[in-house]
Amino acid sequence: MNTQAQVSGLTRAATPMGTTEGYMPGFGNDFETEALPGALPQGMNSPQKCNYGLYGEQLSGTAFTDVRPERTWCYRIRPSVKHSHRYRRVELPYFRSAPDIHPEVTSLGQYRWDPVPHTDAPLTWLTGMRTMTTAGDVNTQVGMAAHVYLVTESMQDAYFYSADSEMLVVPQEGRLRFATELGIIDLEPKEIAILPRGLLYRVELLDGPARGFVCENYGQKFELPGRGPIGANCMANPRDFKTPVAAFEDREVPSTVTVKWCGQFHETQIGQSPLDVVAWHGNYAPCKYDLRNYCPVGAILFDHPDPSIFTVLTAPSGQPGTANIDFVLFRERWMVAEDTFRPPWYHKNIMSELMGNIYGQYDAKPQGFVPGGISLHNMMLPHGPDRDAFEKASNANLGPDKLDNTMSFMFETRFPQHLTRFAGTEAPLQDDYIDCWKDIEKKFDGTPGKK
Ligand SMILES: O=C(O)Cc1cc(O)ccc1O
Ligand SMILES: [Fe+2]
Repeated sequence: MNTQAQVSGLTRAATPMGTTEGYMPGFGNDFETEALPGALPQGMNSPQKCNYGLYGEQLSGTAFTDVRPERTWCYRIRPSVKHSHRYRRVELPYFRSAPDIHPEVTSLGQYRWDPVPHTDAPLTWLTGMRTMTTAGDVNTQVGMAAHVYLVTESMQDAYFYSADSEMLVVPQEGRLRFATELGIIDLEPKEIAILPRGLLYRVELLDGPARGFVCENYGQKFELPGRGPIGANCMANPRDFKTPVAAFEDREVPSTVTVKWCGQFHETQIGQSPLDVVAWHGNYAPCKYDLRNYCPVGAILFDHPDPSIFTVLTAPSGQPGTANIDFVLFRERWMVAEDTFRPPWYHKNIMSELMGNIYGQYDAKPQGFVPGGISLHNMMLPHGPDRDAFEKASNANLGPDKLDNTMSFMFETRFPQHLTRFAGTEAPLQDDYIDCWKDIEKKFDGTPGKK
């Protein structure tokens, strides 16, 4: 039997038998967890008095009237409304929200960046957030932002939550700990985390410097995609998502809470750690997922399917079949299709595709799209394999071939993505990116036959 443990100063609940230490399996399950025995009321949510003198507090992630409500009941040492200062506006100039459109920056184009470099500057999760693109409008809760984070130090007695968004975190380098109100998530490359809107946390650096990508989802939450004809198995399986068990600390120290709200940042002071939720139950909670568990399904005879077969998570928009965001994973897999041009085809897409490389080489761009790097192929702008990838793939002797040591992803949104000023003028933009297509040859000479 796993027992209660101390992690980063927090007392963590014992983990249910047979599950990964510190986490409970399942996607969107109704979980219950307590770090002290009997802290969770049974059979009701609001007893006249809670055990241990805890306060009950509900965190609602959906409207009260939603047909499938997502909410969590927290039993905490103090209600989170207790704070001693009015909210005060603070500036985080690199952490942007949509709409963020600048006349001196042109978003129309095919773009690629080298990894945003680490510097000597001490950076936390908040000060190290570098927004690359924004789409939609944070005020109407549609669209998204894509960020790169650079973290060199832990948040000290400092906490954050985003009222604007759910955050999908995709590490590329280093290890982070998200000490959240609902428990602790440790995260490293090849894993992702989902931090729901309104959930408060501090981010600690476990192994640094850390760099990664964030998709900030202003809209409806990420869910597992409808599987259609693929059926019940493969892709991302619900049991592989891990939600932390309850963990709390009872620490009375002056602390800062920063809130992202309608694209603005506001701070308030409190006299204690807000990570004081001793027990909770509900279906609105953070989770993590190991991308190595993603089971890709693909072409097993001929042709190249749409990349939607690699969807890990999808955040719906109001229009069925058209996502606010799809999170798509291009990982190790066998390529077996016969008489087929196997890499992505040349194409234009109504959706806007921001890609990041976690490690290895991406088949359509063996050079130039490096780990930590980003590319953007915006709404209806043509793109596809570079010249060398085309030549190689169209002349290869085809047999079963393993695409090994490769992991890239795509944040794909129905909205155009606008470059921030940072992305357009400060980040390491590759000015010569479009040259990767310039030597594509004309092969047509009017005579039939494969060329
Ligand atoms: O552009 C890209 O590299 C992403 C992508 C991959 C693929 O296999 C099919 C379509 C697509 O947009
Ligand atoms: Fe594409």
